[in-house]
Amino acid sequence: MGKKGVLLVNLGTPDSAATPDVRKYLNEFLMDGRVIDINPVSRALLVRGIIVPFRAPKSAKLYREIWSDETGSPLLYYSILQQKLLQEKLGDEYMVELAMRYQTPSIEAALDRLKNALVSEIKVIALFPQYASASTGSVYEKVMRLVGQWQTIPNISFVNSFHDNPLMIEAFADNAKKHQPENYDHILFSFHGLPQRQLIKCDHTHNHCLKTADCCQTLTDVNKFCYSAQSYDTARLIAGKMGLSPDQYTVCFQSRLGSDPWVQPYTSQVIAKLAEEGKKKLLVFCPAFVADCLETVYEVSVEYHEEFKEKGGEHVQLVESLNDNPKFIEALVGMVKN
Ligand SMILES: C=CC1=C(C)c2cc3[nH]c(cc4nc(cc5[nH]c(cc1n2)c(C)c5CCC(=O)O)C(CCC(=O)O)=C4C)c(C)c3C=C
Ligand SMILES: [Fe+2]
Ligand SMILES: [Fe+2]
Repeated sequence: MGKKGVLLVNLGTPDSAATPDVRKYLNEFLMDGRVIDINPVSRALLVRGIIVPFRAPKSAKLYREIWSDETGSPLLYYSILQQKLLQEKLGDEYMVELAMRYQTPSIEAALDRLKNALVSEIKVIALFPQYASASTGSVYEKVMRLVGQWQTIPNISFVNSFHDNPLMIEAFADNAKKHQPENYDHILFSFHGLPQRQLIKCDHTHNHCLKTADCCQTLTDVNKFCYSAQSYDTARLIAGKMGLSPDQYTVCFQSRLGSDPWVQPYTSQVIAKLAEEGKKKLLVFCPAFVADCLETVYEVSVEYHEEFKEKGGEHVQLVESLNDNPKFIEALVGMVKN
């Protein structure tokens, strides 16, 4: 029997923080029909004609703020570390590859390495705890498209989501401990945002998501794939692990793009309201990410921190992402072996 293959896939990051590389990355990312889910002609006009030309130089400036001379993009650096640690834990029986949905290392090259090693099966784990068509869905569509062209299609399986994985929940709660959460006025669980339209499209009953003010805050059998409901569930579980009561924390959604409505409440609005209420210190989890990236290191630690201070607050503290947390690596081991 050959080795068993594991493919970890995260979102992707530019090859460098130079504007042409950021432009290339944004073009590939935003031309994905699951990300900007409108008709292809309008998408091309919007993305190539408006969003990318304006956004690329601005985003490149932000990427330069988080880019390290030694290790480059945090997202890629921590993803490689996770791959190495998982390989060490799983041992020789497994071959663990890492890919990014956009840019490099590519899914195609990683799958080819697994194919050439004659692995007996492949387990694919998209590194997004909560399911969204724009993230997990896009990764699995790409993998299926590529493997679908092989002459011999191996046993292959996917992890749809792991929003409630007990070891992951513990890992997030552990990461908060060193910040002494009891010293903060309020805790935020700030998830990556999603257009409301995409939540509704994932509702196969056509009769649930966003029908009432709070229908996407509770996870049930009917909405078990709802990104918002899974996000609230993750937050509730971490809060439970930390012994927080519901009035001590708020779930919110960051990183909006464009003018369509996204899942609410928006993190900036929540931060402004908390400052108005006189809150001074906020501790912020970003449990949609398993590795630090632009959206945590810059958007939360710099942008939201500044916004909060402008409104009268004092400090926004990010709870660092799971990165090389051993409990998270154990969580991955469990997903591979189950
Ligand atoms: C948590 C999973 C993610 C979902 C769901 C998601 C949806 C989504 N994102 C955009 C637009 C952008 N996202 C950007 C960065 C970014 N997004 C994720 C994850 C999810 N995105 C990560 C991990 C990152 C960081 C990448 C890094 O290099 O560190 C960006 C690029 C940065 C910027 O210009 O602001 C954009 C653009 C949309 C439109 C969307 C759903 C429709
Ligand atoms: Fe994103
Ligand atoms: Fe929902």
